[in-house]
Amino acid sequence: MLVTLEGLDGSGKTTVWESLQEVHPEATFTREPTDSWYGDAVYRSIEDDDADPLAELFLYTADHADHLSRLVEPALARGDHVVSDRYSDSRFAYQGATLEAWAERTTERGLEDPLEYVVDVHEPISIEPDLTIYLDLDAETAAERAGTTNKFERADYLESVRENYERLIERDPDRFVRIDATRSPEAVLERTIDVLETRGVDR
Ligand SMILES: Nc1ncnc2c1ncn2[C@@H]1O[C@H](COP(=O)(O)OP(=O)(O)O)[C@@H](O)[C@H]1O
Ligand SMILES: Cc1cn([C@H]2C[C@H](O)[C@@H](COP(=O)(O)OP(=O)(O)O)O2)c(=O)[nH]c1=O
Repeated sequence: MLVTLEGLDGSGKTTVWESLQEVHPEATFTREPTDSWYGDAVYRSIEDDDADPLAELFLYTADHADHLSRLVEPALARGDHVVSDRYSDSRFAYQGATLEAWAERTTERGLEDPLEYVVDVHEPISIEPDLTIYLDLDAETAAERAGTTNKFERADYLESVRENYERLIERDPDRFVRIDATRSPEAVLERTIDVLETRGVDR
């Protein structure tokens, strides 16, 4: 089973992901961006305020393709549960938002719905998660917690990312489980463990 953790920067994904490793030592834990050289290229792009949004989408997608073949597919083939801190929905929500502004500047190129475009790029090549835990947090609190250290962590940008996550939840309500990320880290972890148990990932 493939489980993904999603939410804004600062929503507490990594905190939950780290604690879950003690609860589920048998599972395979992974994340995007990955620690491969593709992931390194992604982090270079994150630090570059002038990075081309389209180039950035395909850097993230290259990292995802490598992640799938190198780690996710083999782990699922072994019968492991895989828990990923961020996955394709991050691209749909974040690059969907970044490409909105790009599409407004370049109307002659005809990118009408960036989120749908990014979904379409993934559909024939990726593996859809069985379950996605969405840590729901308002953009202001997310930006405060994240410390606004890079271009993705500004509250106004995170607000549009949050709207995109809402669109994704609306189109796929059975896959997503929303958890209130304003609660304490212990409460968020307990709720996540309960949801995993309900979906067949037992302790
Ligand atoms: N439930 C929570 N309530 C308050 N602060 C939290 C909570 N979960 C995480 N934090 C804090 O918020 C910051 C970002 O958490 P982190 O797990 O790195 O988020 P993310 O991986 O989603 O960016 C860290 O300083 C962390 O200690
Ligand atoms: C995986 C992924 C991350 N991102 C962004 C979200 C983060 O701002 C940044 C780095 O991700 P990450 O290291 O997970 O940051 P955090 O732990 O603060 O959530 O990359 C995308 O824009 N698209 C993607 O596909």
